[in-house]
Amino acid sequence: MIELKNITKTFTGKQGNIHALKDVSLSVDQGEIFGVIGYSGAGKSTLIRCVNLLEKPDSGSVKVNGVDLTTLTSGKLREARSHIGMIFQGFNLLKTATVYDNIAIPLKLTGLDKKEVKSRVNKYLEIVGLSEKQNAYPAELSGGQKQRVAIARALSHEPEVLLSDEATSALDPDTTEAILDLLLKINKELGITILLITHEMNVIQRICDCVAVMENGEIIEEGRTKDIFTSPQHSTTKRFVNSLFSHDIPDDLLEELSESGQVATLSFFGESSGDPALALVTKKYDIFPNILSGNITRLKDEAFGQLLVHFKGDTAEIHKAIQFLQEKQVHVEGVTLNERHQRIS
Ligand SMILES: Nc1ncnc2c1ncn2[C@@H]1O[C@H](COP(=O)(O)OP(=O)(O)OP(=O)(O)O)[C@@H](O)[C@H]1O
Repeated sequence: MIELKNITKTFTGKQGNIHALKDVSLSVDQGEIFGVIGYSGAGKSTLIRCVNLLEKPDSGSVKVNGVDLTTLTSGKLREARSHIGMIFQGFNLLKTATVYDNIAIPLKLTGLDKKEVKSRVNKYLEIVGLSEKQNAYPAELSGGQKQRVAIARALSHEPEVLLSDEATSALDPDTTEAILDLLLKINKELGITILLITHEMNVIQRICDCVAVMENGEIIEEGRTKDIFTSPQHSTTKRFVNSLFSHDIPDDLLEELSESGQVATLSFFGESSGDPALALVTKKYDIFPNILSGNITRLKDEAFGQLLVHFKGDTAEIHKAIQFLQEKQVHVEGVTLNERHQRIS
């Protein structure tokens, strides 16, 4: 649905050239929610703004639904953009217009008749749960309500793609949850493909099917969210994952436990796959697993659990037990002093 190929973008400032995007390629399938995460200055905003050509890349192609936007005349580009909605951290509402008019005015500008405008405003205000606020002004709304208006405005153009530029970054945690639920509903019920940028890993965890991690204008890692969470490779990706699930164990304790066995992080999906596998291990092998810490959460709509376990026993037995767990679809990462998250294979 969205295909960026070899995108580069350089800004020239007082300090010299800033290479905001260096040969970035990205592919988002129809119906997916795809998240791009990175720290400040990584190039996320520049990237998402390239998708609807708010920012024109220096080179590379930007295909949305098979059409390369970089080759279009301004008239055709305007038409193509109408299929791409966008929401922003700062909502971008007209302060002097009511909620109704914030949605209606851009619709009227596209040439829709009054009746159709009214029907769309009502439809999308209902979808975002804000019908009763249609006569309010933005100043009378909470941040979450303002973002709902912005979402209704974007949806009213009936786009195939919704771009979200840090849409929840200015919101408190509860409001963030509610807006993320709304994005999930829009994706599921209206079939809209969503590309979002964020610096918050919980946004990726809650709603994204796929994730790309950006640093210094490049994508340093990407994949299915569950694979990135279970086996992050790059140190920056590990920092993002650890910002949600940290099983920190002091170095001296890790050293002490490593003398009598192996410390490992076990990751598993599904409500109960981890526990029975671990129970079976104690029956089958001559080892003693001791759970040091654990948590369970959801990755989108799937349960995701992690346990930090000390396997006490003979090295060969531990190795066999770990192989057994891996056969049971439990992902195992060894935790050692040298490389605290080295994969055991
Ligand atoms: N219009 C511009 N002129 C000059 N430099 C720019 C411009 N826009 C972005 N940059 C620079 O490009 C780099 C990437 O910026 P970008 O805003 O894309 O990053 P980001 O990951 O979205 O960061 P943040 O989360 O802080 O918004 C930064 O070094 C930024 O200063």
